[in-house]
Amino acid sequence: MALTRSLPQLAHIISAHANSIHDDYQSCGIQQPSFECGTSHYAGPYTSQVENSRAELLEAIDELRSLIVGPAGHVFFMSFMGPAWTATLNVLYKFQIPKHVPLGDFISYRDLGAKCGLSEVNARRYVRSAISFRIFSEPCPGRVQHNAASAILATTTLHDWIGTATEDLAPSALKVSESMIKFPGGVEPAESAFAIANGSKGDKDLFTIVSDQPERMERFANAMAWSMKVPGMEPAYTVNHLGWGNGRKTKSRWCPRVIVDVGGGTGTLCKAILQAYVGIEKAIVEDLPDVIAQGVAQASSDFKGRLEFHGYNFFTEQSIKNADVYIWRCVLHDWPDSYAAKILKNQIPALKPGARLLLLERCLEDPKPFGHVSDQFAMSCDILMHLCANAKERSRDDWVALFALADQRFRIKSITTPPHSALSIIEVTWDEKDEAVSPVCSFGESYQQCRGASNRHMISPPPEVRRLKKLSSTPYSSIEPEVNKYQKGKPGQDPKQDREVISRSVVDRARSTRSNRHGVREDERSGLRSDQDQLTPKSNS
Ligand SMILES: C[S@@+](CC[C@H](N)C(=O)[O-])C[C@H]1O[C@@H](n2cnc3c(N)ncnc32)[C@H](O)[C@@H]1O
Repeated sequence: MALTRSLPQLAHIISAHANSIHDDYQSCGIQQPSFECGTSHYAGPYTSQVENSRAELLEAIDELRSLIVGPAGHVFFMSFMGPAWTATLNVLYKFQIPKHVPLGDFISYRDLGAKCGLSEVNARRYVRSAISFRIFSEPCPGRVQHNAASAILATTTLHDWIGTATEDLAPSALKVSESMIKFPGGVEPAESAFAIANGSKGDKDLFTIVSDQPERMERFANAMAWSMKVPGMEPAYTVNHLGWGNGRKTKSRWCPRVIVDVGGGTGTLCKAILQAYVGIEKAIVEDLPDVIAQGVAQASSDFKGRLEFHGYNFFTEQSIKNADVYIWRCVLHDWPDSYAAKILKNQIPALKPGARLLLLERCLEDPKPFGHVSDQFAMSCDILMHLCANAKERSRDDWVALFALADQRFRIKSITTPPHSALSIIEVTWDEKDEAVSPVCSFGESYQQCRGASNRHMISPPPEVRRLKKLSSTPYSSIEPEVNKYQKGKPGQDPKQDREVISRSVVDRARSTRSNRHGVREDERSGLRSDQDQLTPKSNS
C-alpha cells in the first residue's frame, strides 16, 4: 500500500467526511463544535457514523498538513513549536491568566498583566502565542476575551492538567536519556526520568514524590480525572460496552452487586458506572488517602449511599473481600511488570471463586498504514508511562505475560476494544481450582487463532509459556530465569531433570530474597531486568 495519498484524494476524503459529519449533526440537532465562547464541551461518544468519519477526517487532515509543509518542515515545525507550546501553557498556568480574563467581557493587556503580575509586554506576548494555538481571542486590537478553550481553562480542572503537563511531565522529558544512561535497561519506577528530575537517587517513585506534596497530589489527581474527558477516553466509551444488565430492561443479564474501582482516583468512573447500571448496589472507590479525601470532598449525595470511598495502598493485601468485580482503569500501565504482578497478587486473598477483574487499559497494536493520529495518542501514552515510572502501555501479548507472571489462576476471558475507544476492556476471572498446567483461556481457543479477529480476542498463552509452566508448581515468575538459563545450556533435556534443577535453584533463591518498599523482591526485579525479552511470550506466527 502506498505510504502517501495524493492531494486530491485527501481533499476528497476531507470534504466527504466533513460534509457527512455536518449532515449528521444537523439531522440529530447537535450544534457543530465551535471555539465561540459559551459552547458546550462534549467529548463523545458520537454516533458510530460520526466516530468513523471523525477518525478518517483527522487522519486525512494530519496527512495533508504534513505533506504541505513537507518532510523537513514537518520535523522542523514539530520540534520548533514544542518548546513554545510548553512555555506558553506554563505561563498561562503559573500566572493563572485564564482566571484573570473576565467571562463575557474584554480586558486590555495592561490590566490583564497587572492582575496576573506580568508586564504588559509579556501578557501580550504569551496571550498572543496562546491565541495562535486557538486559546483566547483578540477581536479588536489590544483587547482580549475568552474563547471556548480559554473559558474551559478558566472554569475547570483542565487548568490542573496543563500544570501537570508543563511542570511535572515536560521537565522529565529532558531526563529520559539521562535515566537510560544512568540506569541502562531500567525497570525501576524510582529510576525513571520523572524520579531523576525530582531528585531521586533510585529511592523514590512518582507517587512517593507527589504524595509528599498535598497541592501537587491534588493537581495530579485532577489532571488524571481530566484525562478521562477527551474523545476516546470518556467513561461512556467503555462503560456502555461492559455487557452487564442495567437492572431495568434486560433483567436476565448478569449485573454485579458490589464493584471496587482500585486506584479509582476521585471516583469519576464509578459515578458513570452507577448511573449506567442501576442494579449495582455498591461501588467502592479505592485510592491513596489524600486522593480519597479529595474524592469525598467532590462527591455529591446523588448516589444515595451506593458510592463509597476507601483509602487503600495496593502494595498491601486487598481488604475489601468478595466483591463481584474489581476494576482497574489506567492503573497497571503506571507500573513495570514486577510491580504490576505484585499488585495483582495482593488482590488474591480477597477474591472469591469466579470473581472478575476488569481492566480498562490500552492494548498497543502494530502500526497501521493510515493510523497515525490514534497512534500519536497511544504512543505518547507509552512514552509518558516510561518517562514517569519506567512503566509501559502493553500489547495483548504483554497482558498475557503479566497475568501469567502474577498467578496462573487468573484467566483472561476476553479482550475487547469498543469502537473508537482508546481503552480496551480486559476481562479476567479468578479460578481458584487451579491445576498447575491449566491454560489461562477459558474458551479453549488458542491465542494464535484469535489474533486475526478485529475486535474480540479470546486469549490463551502461547504454547511455550504453557510448557514452561508444566515444569514446576512454583510460581512461574521465580523459575523463568532459571528455565531460560538452563534450557539455553542444555536444549531438549528431560523435563523431570529440568524440574529438579529448577526447584533447587528456587529454594536457593528464596533464601536470598529481599523486598523493597512495595514488597517487590530484589531477585524479581533483577530477573526482569536481564530477562525482560524472554518474559514476553511471542506468538508463533
Ligand atoms: C493514572 S491514575 C488513574 C486514576 C483512575 N483510575 C482514572 O482512570 O482516572 C492512577 C491512580 O493510581 C493511584 N495510586 C498510585 N499508587 C497507589 C497505591 N499504592 N495504592 C492505591 N492507589 C494508588 C493514584 O493515586 C491514581 O489515582
